[in-house]
Amino acid sequence: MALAFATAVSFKQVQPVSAPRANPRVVLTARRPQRTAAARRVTMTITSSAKLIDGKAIAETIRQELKAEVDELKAKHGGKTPGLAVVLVGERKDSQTYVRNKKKACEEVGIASFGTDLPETASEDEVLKVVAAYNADPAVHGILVQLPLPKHINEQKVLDAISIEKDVDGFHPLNIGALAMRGRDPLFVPCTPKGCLELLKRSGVQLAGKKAAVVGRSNIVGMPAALLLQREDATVTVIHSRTPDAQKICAEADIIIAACGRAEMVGGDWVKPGAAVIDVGINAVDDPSAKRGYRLVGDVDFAAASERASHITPVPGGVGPMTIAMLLRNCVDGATRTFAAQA
Ligand SMILES: Nc1nc2c(c(=O)[nH]1)N[C@@H](CN(C=O)c1ccc(C(=O)N[C@@H](CCC(=O)O)C(=O)O)cc1)CN2
Repeated sequence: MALAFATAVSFKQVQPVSAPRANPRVVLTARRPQRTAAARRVTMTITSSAKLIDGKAIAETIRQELKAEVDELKAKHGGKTPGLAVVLVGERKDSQTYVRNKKKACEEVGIASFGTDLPETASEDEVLKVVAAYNADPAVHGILVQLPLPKHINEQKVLDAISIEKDVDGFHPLNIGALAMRGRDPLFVPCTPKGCLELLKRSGVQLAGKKAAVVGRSNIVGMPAALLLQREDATVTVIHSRTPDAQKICAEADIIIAACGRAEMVGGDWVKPGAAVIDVGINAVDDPSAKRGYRLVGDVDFAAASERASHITPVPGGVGPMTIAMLLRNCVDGATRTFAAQA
């Protein structure tokens, strides 16, 4: 239960899913103000039963699995190597970091990486030409255009131009369309929602027959996450900015995927006791005490939600690292299909 007032510093134990249960991680929660004399007399320790889903550790395990798979693939196909091409347009620092991390991760698992960096002023035609060249390049099995693109470029037009056989982001309308259909399988599933489902499955969370709430309906996360949960036989409600009673709907869900892009919008009282909570948000909030002057928080109030959840992802170190691990997974899957067709 969430406590209105807790005196002194409280500790809660959050057990990492990927680490032995005997060694719980102790997390120090923030000191809350004492508002009344009565509150001061109440000394309680908040003990959480939530297991921490350690996305960083799970992503690391997946990279090791992929490295072994890539080695095997190369041995089987005469040294042929999976290849990923990443297109970056503009100078956004966060995008540059993500692209750098994607190339580093490729290197770690043995995927060849290719890249084209274009200036902020690049035209839509220039970007389309780069995509066309990678579509035609047999050494490339996956193409990713880092988003967001500068405003003058039609993002959907660029994503539509990627060959569906190389669409490792899974954003092409044909891949999304197949994801939405019963009896059809997309060639690729978008990486972040795929990572959310992988975290739930690897943490032993049951999906079939459960109620799920997805907060947010973006093309990149919310919408495909809802489709994926539905494919696993969960009953899914998508909550968006015009949804009445969002909190009530969420509080009835066994699984919550929060991807609304609003810092800590999903409060503790949005979480049904025992629910699994996956937090996709990455929001920077000012924090003069932090080295960078800010800290990252998710779309979920982690401290409050972890008092009620059965499983919860942290930010950072939850879904984020899985986005890149699933990109590598998709790239290896694409290359495997191509090599098999060529054999
Ligand atoms: N073409 C695409 N563009 C974008 C995607 C995508 O999947 N495809 N997703 C995001 C950005 N993204 C990958 O591209 C990404 C975001 C965050 C992380 C991550 O590991 N985050 C860390 C925190 C990082 C920090 O300290 O700032 C974490 O959550 O632990 C990886 C990849 C938008 N664009």
